[in-house]
Amino acid sequence: MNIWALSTRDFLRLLRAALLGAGAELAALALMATAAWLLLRAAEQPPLGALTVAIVGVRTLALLRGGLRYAERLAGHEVVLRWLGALRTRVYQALVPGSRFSGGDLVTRLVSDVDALQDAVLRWLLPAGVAALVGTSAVAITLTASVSAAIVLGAGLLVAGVLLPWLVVRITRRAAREDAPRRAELAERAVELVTGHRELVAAGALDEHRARATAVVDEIAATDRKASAKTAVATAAGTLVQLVTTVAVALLCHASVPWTAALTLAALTSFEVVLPLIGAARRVPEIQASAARVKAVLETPVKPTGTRRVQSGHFRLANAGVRYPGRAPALQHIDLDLPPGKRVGILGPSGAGKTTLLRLLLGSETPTDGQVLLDGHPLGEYADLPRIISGAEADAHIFHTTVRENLLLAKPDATDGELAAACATAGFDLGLDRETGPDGDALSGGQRQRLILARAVLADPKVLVLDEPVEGLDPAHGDAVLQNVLAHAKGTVVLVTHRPEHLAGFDEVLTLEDGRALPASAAGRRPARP
Ligand SMILES: Nc1ncnc2c1ncn2[C@@H]1O[C@H](COP(=O)(O)OP(=O)(O)OP(=O)(O)O)[C@@H](O)[C@H]1O
Repeated sequence: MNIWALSTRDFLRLLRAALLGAGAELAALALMATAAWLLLRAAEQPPLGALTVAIVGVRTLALLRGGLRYAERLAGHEVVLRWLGALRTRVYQALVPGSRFSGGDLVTRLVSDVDALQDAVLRWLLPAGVAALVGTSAVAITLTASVSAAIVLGAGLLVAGVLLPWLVVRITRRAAREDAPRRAELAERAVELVTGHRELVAAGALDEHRARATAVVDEIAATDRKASAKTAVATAAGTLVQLVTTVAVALLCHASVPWTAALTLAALTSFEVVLPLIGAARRVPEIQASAARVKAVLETPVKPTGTRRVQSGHFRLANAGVRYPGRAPALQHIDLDLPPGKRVGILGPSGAGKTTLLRLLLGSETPTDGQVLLDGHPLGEYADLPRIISGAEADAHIFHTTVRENLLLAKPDATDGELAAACATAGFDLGLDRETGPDGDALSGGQRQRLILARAVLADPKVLVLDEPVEGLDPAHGDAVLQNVLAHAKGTVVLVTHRPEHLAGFDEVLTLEDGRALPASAAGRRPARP
């Protein structure tokens, strides 16, 4: 996939920006040349009429230079911001469905990497195009006075505009390669220092970790300084090339004094467009890495989402199983019929496969054996699965915002009254405006569990799945909360618990062990609920 793809209209806009930029720089070049010619011609004291065109020319060129530069900035930024907006949308759409990237990586790809591509166009592509146009024009004009001066100017511009930037790219790339493992170590240590702060304090290893992180920062800074010094030498070399070339053009031009002065200053000015490419070359390796990462995101196939809508909501597991590579099956030979309204309890020791079974029903796990069907079709065919089945899952996330916003995820148009009712059902008694903190850290474990339960109650899905929903609460309170939630649930319920007494009145109890359903439970339908 080509991330640089531009519509024909945007390509023409970019071309217009490049032409405007080249026009602005040529106006600057002509301004210097005309001013030089004017000064030297005026020194010969000709009649004023002989200077009038040049005087008007200087003023016109000065105005033109400013005006064209402004127009070029406007045109260039318009096309780049339009292209960037479209690219960010494509990256976002590629990132969201599979959530294949997470946390900082996701933000980096969506924000910094896409922004870096903006520099590729504004600091590289456009200036390089403008420099090529201006440089060629300067050489062509010099050619009218002296072939050797034109050759020297062409060579000087190539050294400053191609060779030196290429050297800077190499220097920066080598420094980035040297720094890569250090930057990875720094990122790792930074995460350890932030997320494992308490453990490090407890183990008395905080100072040692901090010192090592500081040492890594110093090593990175030293490599950066070395690369910066080399880049500075390259930049100075560019200025030297400008100087030497300008002097050479002055000496090699065998035209009249005013014309030689004009060409010399034109040569000097033409370098002003080329020299910034040396500094901009430092960003090239970074831009290339960002482009590769964005390309990888756009090229990774996105899991197709289905189009089918759920009708009755009848789930069925037929000989379903899940195997992770190199491990004993997490789940195998599971048959479960889950018509609307049925209540199924799942029991079993830790690691028996209870959560895996729920994940199969939720569609977040794909069966490696057998089938999971909804109204007779595989789950992947449905577009609205989360609307039908949801609940309090083991890995449910609490977002860093308020209680209200966390609840509204389940039902965006819920009134405060509905939110309060859901909280009451789940025994959650904090205010709706209470901040939850990152990952719900500002809540106690029990409060987090009850908030997740309140969210499940509010969603009120056809099939409610509950994964040990009151495990962290004190037993009496937990039992009361669970009873409330179950009394509120109108549809199908699948409850994972370690306590069989939670399953009184359930239609079926499935006991798992080592990923298999125990025979008694497979047959063991309980009496219907009263
Ligand atoms: N992503 C995974 N990769 C590899 N193995 C996994 C993965 N997820 C689960 N397992 C393994 O599958 C088995 C079943 O895990 P599961 O989480 O379903 O157990 P559980 O019955 O819910 O346990 P608990 O009561 O402790 O929550 C375990 O042996 C677990 O280590």
